[in-house]
Amino acid sequence: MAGKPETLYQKIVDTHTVKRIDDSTILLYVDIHFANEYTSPQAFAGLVERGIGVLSPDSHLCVVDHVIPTEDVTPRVIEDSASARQAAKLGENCRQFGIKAFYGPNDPHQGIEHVLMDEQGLVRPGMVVICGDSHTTTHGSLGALAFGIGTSEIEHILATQTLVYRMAKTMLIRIDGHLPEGVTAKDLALAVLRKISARGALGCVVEYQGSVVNELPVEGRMTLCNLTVEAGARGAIIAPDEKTVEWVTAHCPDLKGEELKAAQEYWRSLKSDDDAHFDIVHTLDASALEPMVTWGTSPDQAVGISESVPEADSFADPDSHTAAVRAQGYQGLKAGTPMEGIPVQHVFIGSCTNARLPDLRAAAAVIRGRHVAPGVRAQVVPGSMQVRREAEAEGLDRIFKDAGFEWRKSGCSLCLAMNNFVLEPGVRCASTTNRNFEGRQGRGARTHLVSPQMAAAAAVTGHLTDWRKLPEI
Ligand SMILES: CC(C)[C@H](C(=O)O)[C@@H](O)C(=O)O
Ligand code: SF4
Repeated sequence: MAGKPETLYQKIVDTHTVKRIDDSTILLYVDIHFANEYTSPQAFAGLVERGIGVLSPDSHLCVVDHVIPTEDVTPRVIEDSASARQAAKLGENCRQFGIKAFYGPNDPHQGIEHVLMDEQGLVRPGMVVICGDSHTTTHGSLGALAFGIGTSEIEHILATQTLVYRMAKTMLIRIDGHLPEGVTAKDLALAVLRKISARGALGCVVEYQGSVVNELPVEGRMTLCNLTVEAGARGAIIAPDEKTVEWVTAHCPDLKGEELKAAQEYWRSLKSDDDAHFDIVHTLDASALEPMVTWGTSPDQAVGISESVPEADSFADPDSHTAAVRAQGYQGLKAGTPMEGIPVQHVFIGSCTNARLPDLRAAAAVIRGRHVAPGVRAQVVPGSMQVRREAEAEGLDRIFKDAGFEWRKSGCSLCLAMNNFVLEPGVRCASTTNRNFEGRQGRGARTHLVSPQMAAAAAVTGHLTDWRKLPEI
């Protein structure tokens, strides 16, 4: 007799359950864990204190990404002493505990953790993938169960390769229709956040299904799963299809012959059963979407570019009303102001949300033959050094530099302004990142989340604008 229908999430949990602890808690086996210099030091310190080692050193990868400056200089030097110590400490910890995969500031593999994990073929469908960073949800795009954890849990994984895991609720978000021309995965993600809110997926692992999800390129699915954590999700997952199988295969040259065939067969088998139960279901038709832009200080405070800053009174929920008033004050925007035409002084193309090769290609296609507007400073920070090299091989760096953009090295950079570059108070930035919180890009700085194409268009016009309406050149 066939078993009870299950979601893909439940199936991955089942194959990774080492032990049941109680009705809702299990010991979960972790296939791969990666760490950055910012959230891992106390975890390693905990191991030292307890005199224990790392159980499976080859199941971890460590990289310096959050605090590293991204100026285009060689060698890269971290001048800030606290940041330099964090970076050096990560290297020391890797050496001490036998972790061979350490990518320091000048390693050719350096990059933002969520970009390089996939590009190096370390994430495969059906895996459990963990990192001490909330945007680990990104990797669910490849059909893995991937989520962020706290420092004490990192210590547990280093020591045991397992995690004490409380089961999540399940949510299905089905996106029907077709994305209109020029509307991207980023716009879709912001539209989902607007619909379900920044708390809308709290405690849930979200599975995306539907025609629009099927049509998205793999990197677009990464963008969508990356932003799903901004709804409070404990994971975002998309069942592997032929695009996924092809993408992962291309990034896993170590898999060959029979082993590859068996892996691919397994990947293709990973999907929710047709009649699987989800605790919550949302549906959205994407056919009428337009490029999106955030107006506030939470990623769900987003509207279409043809819309205006909403009236606070349009939010019935008292918390959302209060948040809107506060956000408009911080952002220096009055309700009723059209989004199109709001001037920007900075443009940032980067982050684990939108700095992969297709993102840079899309931005470059908008910029080609145009120039950054007077009074605007524009930067491109590729998601990894490999993305940077690939972009250079295609001449994208020339397009950006000729247009007046800074072409930088890889890191989180202005996504959270933890290195040596922050925006001044009052500076308004069109940014391809995932968080527009107060002070995220510098105290008093104002962030508008957009797609790479929208960021490129803002750079050349000097204001927020619908990139589809730029005059032909
Ligand atoms: C520094 C880290 C804890 C944080 C996260 O978990 O997401 C960061 O990457 C971010 O994007 O805010
Ligand atoms: S790029 Fe931004 S969102 Fe991604 S890990 Fe770095 S700081 Fe976090």
